[in-house]
Amino acid sequence: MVEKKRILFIINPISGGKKKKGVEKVVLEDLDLAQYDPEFVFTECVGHANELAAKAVADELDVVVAVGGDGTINEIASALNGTGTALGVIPEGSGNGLALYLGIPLNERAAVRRLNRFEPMKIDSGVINGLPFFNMAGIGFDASVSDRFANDSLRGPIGYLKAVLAEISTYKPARCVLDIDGKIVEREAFMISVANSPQYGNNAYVAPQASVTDGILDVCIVHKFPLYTIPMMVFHLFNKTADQSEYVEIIPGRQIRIERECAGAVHVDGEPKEMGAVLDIAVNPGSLIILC
Ligand SMILES: Nc1ncnc2c1ncn2[C@@H]1O[C@H](COP(=O)(O)OP(=O)(O)OP(=O)(O)O)[C@@H](O)[C@H]1O
Repeated sequence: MVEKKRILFIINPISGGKKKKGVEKVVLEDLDLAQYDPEFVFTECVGHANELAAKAVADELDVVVAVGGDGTINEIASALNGTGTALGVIPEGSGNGLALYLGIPLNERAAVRRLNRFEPMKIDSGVINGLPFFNMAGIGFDASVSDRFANDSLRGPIGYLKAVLAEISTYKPARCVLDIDGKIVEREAFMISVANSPQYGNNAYVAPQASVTDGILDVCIVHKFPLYTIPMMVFHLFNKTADQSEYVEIIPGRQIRIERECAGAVHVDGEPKEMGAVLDIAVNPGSLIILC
């Protein structure tokens, strides 16, 4: 008899502002129980998903499923990165950037059924000052938005919109020196996103040509732009044409250093962190196994 695969569902009860009480029932109804032996656990605080996933790796589980958004994926994938345990995703976040890009269904049942195919692939990850990221990391406007969003009780896309609108009128661009694989550029940037996947979430494509399987990160520098161009910037973002905007510059790289004027906010897969003035970023090709 073939041994069943051990699969752990780690459920973030607050992500995406949605209740998750019914997840276990849906999984038990739609998961192929001839193939998988499922276990379930709810996270209790920030960082708990990472601890649970590290234990699952030590116990040699086959799959750990993130039931949450990009922040939950980050905590779990950080523990799975470079191991033989695969990541699964049931997208239950506010932005769901990585899941949308990989074509993982937003519908809970469809996402569970997708796991039944068991089609593992390897994707790249990035690392910024020692912290892994799988979707995107960045500084400037988007890091300030992440910080505001994390401290607001309103989640989901409306929560993001509220944070963007609150930040946009007061945010000031900052000077940075970038070293991208030895090429030095100095810029006054509204924001700099280092993209593994092309989109933030909610189908907002900041780096339309980025790929999680090319062994490259796309450094997307958004220059200062006049406020009247916001509708056009938003159009580019959702039309996958940000690279055609005169205010956007995208430089691919593997080893990146960003020196800013002072320490401050950084977002790592949408989660706000404080880091020093110098940011060292690199890509780890094919480091994470994911089912999608
Ligand atoms: N039980 C919990 N209570 C409070 N926060 C939690 C709990 N479990 C996890 N978290 C934190 O919730 C935060 C948000 O999770 P996540 O990023 O998955 O959702 P989101 O922000 O709504 O979605 P997205 O990242 O796709 O926009 C993460 O920082 C995570 O550490």
